[in-house]
Amino acid sequence: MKIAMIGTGYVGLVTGTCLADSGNEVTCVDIDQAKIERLEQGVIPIFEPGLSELVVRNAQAGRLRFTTRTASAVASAQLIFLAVGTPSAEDGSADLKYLWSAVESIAPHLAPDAVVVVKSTVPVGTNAAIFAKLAALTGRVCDVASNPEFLKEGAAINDFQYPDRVVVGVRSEHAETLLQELYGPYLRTDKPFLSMTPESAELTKYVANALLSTKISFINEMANLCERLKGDINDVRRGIGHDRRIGFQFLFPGVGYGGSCFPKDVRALANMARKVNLEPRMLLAVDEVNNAQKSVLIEKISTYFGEALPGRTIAIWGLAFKPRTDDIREAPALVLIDYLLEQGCRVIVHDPEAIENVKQQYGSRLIYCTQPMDALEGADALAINTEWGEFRNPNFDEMRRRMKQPVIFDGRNLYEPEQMRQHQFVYHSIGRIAVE
Ligand SMILES: NC(=O)c1ccc[n+]([C@@H]2O[C@H](COP(=O)([O-])OP(=O)(O)OC[C@H]3O[C@@H](n4cnc5c(N)ncnc54)[C@H](O)[C@@H]3O)[C@@H](O)[C@H]2O)c1
Ligand SMILES: O=c1ccn([C@@H]2O[C@H](COP(=O)(O)OP(=O)(O)O[C@H]3O[C@H](CO)[C@@H](O)[C@H](O)[C@H]3O)[C@@H](O)[C@H]2O)c(=O)[nH]1
Repeated sequence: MKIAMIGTGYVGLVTGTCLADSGNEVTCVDIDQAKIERLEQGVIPIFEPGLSELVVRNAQAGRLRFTTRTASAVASAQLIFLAVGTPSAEDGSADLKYLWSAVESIAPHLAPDAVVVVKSTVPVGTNAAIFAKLAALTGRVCDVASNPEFLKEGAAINDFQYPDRVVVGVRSEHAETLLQELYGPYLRTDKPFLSMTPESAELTKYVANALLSTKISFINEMANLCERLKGDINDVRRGIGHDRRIGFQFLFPGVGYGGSCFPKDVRALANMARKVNLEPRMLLAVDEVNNAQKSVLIEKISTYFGEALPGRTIAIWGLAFKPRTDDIREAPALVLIDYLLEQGCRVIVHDPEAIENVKQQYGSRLIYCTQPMDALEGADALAINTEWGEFRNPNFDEMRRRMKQPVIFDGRNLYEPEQMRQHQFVYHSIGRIAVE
């Protein structure tokens, strides 16, 4: 099939590349000229495991192209995906300015039987509004379908190629047939293709993210409770997870959820509820618990150092909002960095992939290290924000040698308290008794 992907970010690039890899002819469009030029040279603008090889292979095979020219890409396409960003506006609602500008740019070039597929996460009613807008702009009926995306950064290719389900919101048989054909190669086992109204599809995306966020805020609150009642959240987590009604997924406590999806989607769903006079009590609590959890290491560090915090050297391992990505959107590490800088600390940071993005935001206010051990040189404490694999089994003797004081604040529970006692570290983690 001939496909135009409007928006070549995390979702557009992964989706476009994977669809090219299953034999389609895909043109990825973006308004960011520099991004397109780099992609044309085989330089991938984001870190996503496995993506680079897949882009190069499909580009070389001639199935994957990159352009800033919307007209030619859209005119020859049967399916036009909209994968532009839908960030949070001031009031928490989804800001649709990129989406509307994309809709306007494709309208004059749509082929008569083309289907516009909304991949971006959009509030309920947006598909219907796009349908109306395209009718007004073109003077005819244009097919519009919702097809929310459920991939996770850091595991995006696998998630796209082996989805748990594909959800589409359609009003025509033509759109349903095309999308079923497109996703056929990914649904060869027992995974369902779920067809519903656009409104239900739009809601499905928000409800999925809201429930996953709820699990995280719930376990974080329970972790804080464990800490005060002298329990261990890891034992409790295992104790509940073996109950198959509960399970283990998305119940890891930490420094709160970040990224470009959970925070904004919980807020956007709450905003949708308020617009129809429903007080979103659960959603507001989930967001509030998460905002507080992002300060959990701040509380521990400020309690430990007290008035002696200003002027201390604090090392940070992990800046990305999760491992296996360079994405720092709404990353909990940034909240900690802002606090430490405000307190007059010297902050040394390390992340395997996100340093460049952090540098763009903080410049010379931080010290950047490409090696985790180098970041510990002379540090009064280490704070861990992201559970990168390489942090799991470090050389504790070398860590102690490099640090001024052997103190760790672990926001991802990477180590066992007993192990840290043996290595003679002061060790504070989430929802477990501290080693002092
Ligand atoms: N990031 C994820 O893991 C993820 C997963 C599922 C769904 N989503 C949703 O997918 C959408 C895209 O998210 P993202 O993280 O890929 O965003 P992103 O910011 O990484 O990428 C968006 C891209 O769209 C481009 N763009 C903006 N306006 C354009 C226009 N008029 N024409 C062409 N290109 C344009 C931007 O330059 C940018 O490159 C959002 O609605 C998001 O909620 C994201
Ligand atoms: O047990 C857990 C699981 C995750 N997180 C945090 O939650 C955030 C989000 O993680 P994850 O869901 O793995 O990454 P995303 O790429 O944000 O993916 C989410 O958001 C996407 C965008 O909507 C959806 O497509 C995915 O299905 C959904 O998982 C990160 O900060 C994680 O550290 C925890 O704190 N504890």
